[in-house]
Amino acid sequence: MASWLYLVIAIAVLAVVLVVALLVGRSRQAPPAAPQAPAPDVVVPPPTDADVAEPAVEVPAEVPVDAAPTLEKPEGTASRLVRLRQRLAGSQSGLGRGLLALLSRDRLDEDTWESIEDTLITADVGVAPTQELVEKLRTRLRVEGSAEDPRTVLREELLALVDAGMDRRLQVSGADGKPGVVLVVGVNGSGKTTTVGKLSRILVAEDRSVVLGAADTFRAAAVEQLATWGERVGVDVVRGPEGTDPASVAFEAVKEGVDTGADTVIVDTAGRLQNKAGLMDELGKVKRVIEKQAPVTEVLLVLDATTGQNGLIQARVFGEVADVTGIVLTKLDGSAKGGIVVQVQRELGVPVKLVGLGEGADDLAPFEPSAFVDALLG
Ligand SMILES: Nc1nc2c(ncn2[C@@H]2O[C@H](COP(=O)(O)OP(=O)(O)OP(=O)(O)O)[C@@H](O)[C@H]2O)c(=O)[nH]1
Repeated sequence: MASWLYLVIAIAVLAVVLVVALLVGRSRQAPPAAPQAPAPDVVVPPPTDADVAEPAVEVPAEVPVDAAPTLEKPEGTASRLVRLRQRLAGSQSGLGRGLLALLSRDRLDEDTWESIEDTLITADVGVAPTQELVEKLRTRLRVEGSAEDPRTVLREELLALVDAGMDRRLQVSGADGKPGVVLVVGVNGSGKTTTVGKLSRILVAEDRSVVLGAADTFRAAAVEQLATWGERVGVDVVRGPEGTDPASVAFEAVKEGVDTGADTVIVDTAGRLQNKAGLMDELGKVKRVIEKQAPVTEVLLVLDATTGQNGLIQARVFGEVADVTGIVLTKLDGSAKGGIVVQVQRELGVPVKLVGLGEGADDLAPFEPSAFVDALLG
């Protein structure tokens, strides 16, 4: 009897275990799978009716036909000259007025002549040119009650000092169907890149086609700066990655100028004045490489007029390593020391061809000796 009882209990336990096991197994199974779409290649929500009517990726209803940026129109030469002559007079007239006040004294004694010398030297005219000028003024105005008008005499002598006879035309045209090539050199910070940009605007205003070469590859910002100048007036800027060999950028720029039949290629260079030999190597290489494509027609040295004697030392070094054919004096608006024009021309034996008179895009003007002297005299 007991054994029957044990058997019945055992069967009952087994049945309970089986039922429990069945229930647990079911609950562990995944819930019934929802019908799945095949995995999409790109994760985008499946289209709905609304999506069909209005696409998920927004497409502009109308693509503008002319998406090109609006180009600036650089200021023409005539209005630029009028505006900048006034600015020159504003910054430089102190020198002439000071000299005229001294020369108009009743008696031109030694003290007065000394003051005249001091005034000229303070304005960076340089010692030798100052002595020459004073000598000439003394001769012409020595006679008491001289019939000559001090203003007329001073104007003539200043004009002679600035050397009105020098050829100041920019050589921006090439020969045999090739572009003119302008190489722009000078120490960093002198206003080189700005001058390249401003010069391109002068040429664009004269309807010339221009290519710029951003060969100042040591300073990424200089390349960017030039690219912006180019974009503003629709001028192509040839550039390479930071640290590229400047000569290769210069080569490519001139090549593009030749291939596209441009009128002028302007090449910005790096102005590292680490030592004379290094600079000579760098600029020499740039020039040699360019001349495989087309001759360099102009080498412009950019000098900051506010740097005085320091600027002159730089000018001397660049004059020795590059065949400078013209000088650009920048920042004349920020200096009353316009006499530097005289000194730097003497130092290098080449004319000042352009002057920078402000930070505005069109604040660069051809240097005109008579306008300059008139500005000095106020
Ligand atoms: N007031 C005034 N500022 C100028 C003139 N020319 C250039 N500058 C300013 O001088 C600063 C230096 O000019 P950059 O053109 O960058 O000088 P840079 O020689 O190319 O120097 P890197 O690009 O470092 O080689 C800028 O702030 C210019 O706006 C000028 O004629 N007058």
